[in-house]
Amino acid sequence: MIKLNVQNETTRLRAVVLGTAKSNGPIPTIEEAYDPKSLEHIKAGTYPLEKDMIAEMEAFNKVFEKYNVKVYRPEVIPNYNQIFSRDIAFVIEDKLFKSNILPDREKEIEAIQYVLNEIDENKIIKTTDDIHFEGGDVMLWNDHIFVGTYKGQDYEKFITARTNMKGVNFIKQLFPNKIVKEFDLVKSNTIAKENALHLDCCFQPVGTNKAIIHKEGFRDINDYNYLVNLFGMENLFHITKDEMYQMFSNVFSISPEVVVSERNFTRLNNWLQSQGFIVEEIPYAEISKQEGLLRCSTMPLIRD
Ligand SMILES: NC(=O)NCCC[C@H](N)C(=O)O
Repeated sequence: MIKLNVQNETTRLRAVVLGTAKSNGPIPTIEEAYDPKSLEHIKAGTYPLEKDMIAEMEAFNKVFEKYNVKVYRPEVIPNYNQIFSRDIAFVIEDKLFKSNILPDREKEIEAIQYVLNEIDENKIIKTTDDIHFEGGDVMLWNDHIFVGTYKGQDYEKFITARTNMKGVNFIKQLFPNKIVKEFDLVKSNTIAKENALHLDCCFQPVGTNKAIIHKEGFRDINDYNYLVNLFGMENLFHITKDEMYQMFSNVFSISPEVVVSERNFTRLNNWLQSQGFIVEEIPYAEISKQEGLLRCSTMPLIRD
């Protein structure tokens, strides 16, 4: 049996699901795209090749091997995108939540059924279809649960809005002892630099008291100010629109000291090193063309 335990974003990782790029399927059509960055690359003829993405995920897997992390991979569903395991389910404390994900992605969960079979079924939470959430929007931070959402009346128009207020409230009522803080994020179906697809696309804590943040990713300045007050301005690494687009906030922590990052994120990697972090640099630029990066590709099951 797998004894789930996740309390925050950075405690030493012991077990994780890492997505797969195998049998990713043909290049999607413009109509099939469900994020603006993939759309841009489909139109430009620069959509990433499966072989390059497999190599990038293998480099990520190697880092997990180096740190003795137990890695589960999804079974391969032929011609189906299974890279971003983060969104299909997520663990809060000792419970695994099955996401009510975008319908285009709903088969992905079937491929980790063999992992779910190893978990006490009383610890697996499902809910009704009107309650939306994806793991990229959910972050644990000690006494807090941060949840990305979109509060606009036009929620239904955005294929990029994946977590609704019903989703936030569902989590809230299950964790009365936590501070569940929602963040209203900017959304665009067509312009990737104007789209914070999930909370982890514009914000993420690292270490024990620091975080990476894109101020303009928040629709409400009060939400941004909440994080400034919580972390302290001196502990925040601010990223530009272009850096958000490159997915600088979507690095991944193996421990409070070790961060896996993209090898071209020079400004971020230098800052992390200057703050005392060990930075494991890997290539991940091809996968980033699908508007997801390292955190998006993982679903932690156990952190110490
Ligand atoms: N947590 C994340 O931000 N996941 C990235 C998902 C990217 C994928 N192209 C999607 O639109 O669902």
